[in-house]
Amino acid sequence: MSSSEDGFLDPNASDDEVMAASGDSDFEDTPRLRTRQKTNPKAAKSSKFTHLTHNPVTGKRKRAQVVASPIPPRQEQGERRGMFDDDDEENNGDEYDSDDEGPRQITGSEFLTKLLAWKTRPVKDLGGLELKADHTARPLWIDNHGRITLERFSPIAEQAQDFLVAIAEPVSRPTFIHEYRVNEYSLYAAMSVGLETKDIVEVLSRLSKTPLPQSLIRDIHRWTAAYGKVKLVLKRNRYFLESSVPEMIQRLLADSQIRACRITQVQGDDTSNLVHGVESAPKPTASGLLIPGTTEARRANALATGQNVEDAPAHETVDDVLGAVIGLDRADEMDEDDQVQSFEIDGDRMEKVKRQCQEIGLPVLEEYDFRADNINQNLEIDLKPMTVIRSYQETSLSKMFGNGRARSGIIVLPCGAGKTLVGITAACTIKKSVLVLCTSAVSAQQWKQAFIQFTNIQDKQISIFTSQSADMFSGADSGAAGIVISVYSMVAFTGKRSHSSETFMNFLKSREWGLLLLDEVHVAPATAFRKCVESLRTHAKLGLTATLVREDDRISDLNYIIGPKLYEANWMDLAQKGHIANVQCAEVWCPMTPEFYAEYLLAKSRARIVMQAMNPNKFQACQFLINYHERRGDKIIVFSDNVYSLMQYAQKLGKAAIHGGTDERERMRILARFQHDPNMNTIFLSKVGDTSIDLPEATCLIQISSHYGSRRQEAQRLGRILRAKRRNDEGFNAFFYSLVSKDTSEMYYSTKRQGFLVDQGYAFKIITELHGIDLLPDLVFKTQKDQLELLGSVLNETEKVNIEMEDEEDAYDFIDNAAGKQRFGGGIKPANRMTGSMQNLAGGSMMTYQENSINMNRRIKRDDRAAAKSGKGARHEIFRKDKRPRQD
Ligand SMILES: Nc1ncnc2c1ncn2[C@@H]1O[C@H](COP(=O)(O)OP(=O)(O)OP(=O)(O)O)[C@@H](O)[C@H]1O
Repeated sequence: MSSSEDGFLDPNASDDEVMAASGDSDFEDTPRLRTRQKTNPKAAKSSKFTHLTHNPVTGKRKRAQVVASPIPPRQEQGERRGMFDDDDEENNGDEYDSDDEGPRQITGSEFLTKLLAWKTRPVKDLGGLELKADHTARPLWIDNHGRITLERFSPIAEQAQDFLVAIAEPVSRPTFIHEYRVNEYSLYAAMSVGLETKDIVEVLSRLSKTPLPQSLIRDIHRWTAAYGKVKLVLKRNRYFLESSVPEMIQRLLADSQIRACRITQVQGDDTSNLVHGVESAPKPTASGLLIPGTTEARRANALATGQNVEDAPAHETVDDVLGAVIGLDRADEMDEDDQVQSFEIDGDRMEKVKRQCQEIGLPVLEEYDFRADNINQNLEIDLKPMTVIRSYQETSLSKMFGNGRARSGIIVLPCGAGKTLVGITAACTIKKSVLVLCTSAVSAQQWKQAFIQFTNIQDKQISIFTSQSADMFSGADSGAAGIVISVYSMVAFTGKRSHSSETFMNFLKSREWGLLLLDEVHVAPATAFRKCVESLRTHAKLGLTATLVREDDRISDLNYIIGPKLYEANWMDLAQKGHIANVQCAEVWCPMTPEFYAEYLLAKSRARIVMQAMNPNKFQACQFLINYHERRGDKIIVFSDNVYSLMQYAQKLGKAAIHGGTDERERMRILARFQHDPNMNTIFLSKVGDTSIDLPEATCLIQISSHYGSRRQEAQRLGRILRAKRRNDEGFNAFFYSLVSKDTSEMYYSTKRQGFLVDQGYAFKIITELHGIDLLPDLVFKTQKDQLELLGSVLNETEKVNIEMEDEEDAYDFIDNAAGKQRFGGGIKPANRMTGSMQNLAGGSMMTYQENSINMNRRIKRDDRAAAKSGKGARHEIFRKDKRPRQD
């Protein structure tokens, strides 16, 4: 690794040198960064490759070469049981997670439940299963609970992976070993793309090193038996459950909860037919649908218009393995000429019905035969001739439209991989009215711009429905098709609306939507938003996300709210192909100064967050990294969830910052300068920048404060640099640093946050020392005096945080007191809390100092509020406690 003369990292160093670290070399030897490596422990490494004797998938024989499995089978080592016993997946620690709240104590009964679950957890058991003679040629280990381990170094790993993605949930995909899990939901998804039970069992058997456990075969049969037998169909704004198997209808009606949601026949209405109303199943149109933007579609178009047909080979949409064994068109044959029976259900209780169907083992299939829909008007929308979708975008869409109809479900692509274009292409394929729901008004605008950029749609055919805008698209009144883009909170809102908003909402509810696009679909199960889907009449639903994770247990609800996961791309594969940037990730450990640490130990949890972020050593590390990466020509985003720290850092280091309170014009100005001005290479962002900020110039990201253990936030932040413009430059890497105050709760949360990315194959290096940092000219907070002054102002800030907290606690005090009165027949005064003397603790002779009883603090704050309310004006600034003169 090269170094510059002034002793710190050479700004001309190559990416590999920067993270010399990253070399898989011994980090202790690197002169600049002292690191350790933190990767997925499940990753195994091999320098040898297994060569096939024959292809277990196709059965074709290949020339046999060396047969040497990098992981010696345990059987050969005399260990046949408990091969994977060392990891305990059942307890993934999520009880400490929360999306929006901090850590939570688990109760005694929860603990006992967890303990019981742990004790009775299924053990990966390959015991009793003989290894096949040619096991080294087969890439999978499969246990009796459907857990599958793929040897990624196998020559047929690619094909096996494509098959596994179709039938199982990826659990973890580091470089050499991938882990998947087959369960009922993953099999519903497999069935929905046309796979059949016997194909699944057969291919798994071929790929497995051991015979498939009988219990797993039974489970696969059980889970797949009823799939597709019950359909949910929208007809003239009303929902029907239908099936061509009479027993299924009987089973549905036998369930009291489903029966309660049934709408019985309305007089004179022949469409709300019940069980006895028998009608012909709509004949599925022959597949042969061309998805716009694909090579095939462009060839067909060229032929039709007499242009030169390009020589470019068609994208491989369906893997050979799948194509060979499943024949996707089989789904078309399903139900043909069958007689279906149906009954109507209450659309407002659709979620309940779908959940119940799932629970009784009859998951509903939602498919939209849009080409046969003559009721809803068509939308004239097509991709512009210049728009070409990428191979993985095409593959994901082929899972949705594989049988010529639109299946509802979820597509998971990494951040920056182009989910918007996938949604837009789906809209161009269905060509009916589209409703897009996203998470913010900024996102809504971006969706509109993307529609206009990629398609021939006119501005007037798109409406944005947010708190600021509720203009109808042209022709909406006369039933014309169009596009509406809105935000979840707008549609979910249940309070009193303005007149225009009420009218718009009624319009949304009154018509059928061909396609509902749900951006960031992982938010849909949130209590506030789940009614959104139910309140709208939609034929097909497509959820898009990069991070199909929630820190609560509701992610699986998406199976019935939206549909199964149709496709999930592999982040590392897309990075290798240059669709997203390669990222080097590092966690930088910053020891706290003794004074900060002493105060930290005494502080309350919220105050601790500020102290962790403001640790002077972290400040210096941030300055060092900014300096270093600016000299390399990188553009840097620094993230801080804590706005106080964000502003302190930005001011001290002389950089621009954007947070929730920054006004729109200022925001746009800063972002534009960051993009185009070579003198503005670093910006500070609060969590407003976590999503929906498209800055392809950014190549380096530094995180100084984050939201507890949110795996999603970590991935979304990483997503800001995955779209780096320079990603295809040779050897280019983007950089992601997470600065962590050592020996604080940040260490724990940091590890949790990385979980998702580690499962995607990212390796986090741990940097314990930034060499040369002391030589940085103008290093901030270098002297103890500066550090103590910083501590003083931080304590002032944390004092405010404490007061806010105590106001909250007042409410609890009140409850406690009331309960105390009841219990003890009299008021029990809660104990007074006193702020400690920080001067003594921190040797803070240079600091602002005050010592107030907490009651005094409360009183000051209440007085302020009362004065402000009464209009008499708050006390003069000079008397505000944090502005009081120093008492040296
Ligand atoms: N097929 C394509 N051709 C050209 N550009 C594309 C294509 N697909 C995506 N892009 C571009 O890639 C960038 C990222 O796309 P997009 O914003 O849709 O990503 P995303 O997956 O929604 O990311 P995030 O989850 O972070 O919001 C955009 O600038 C988009 O125009």
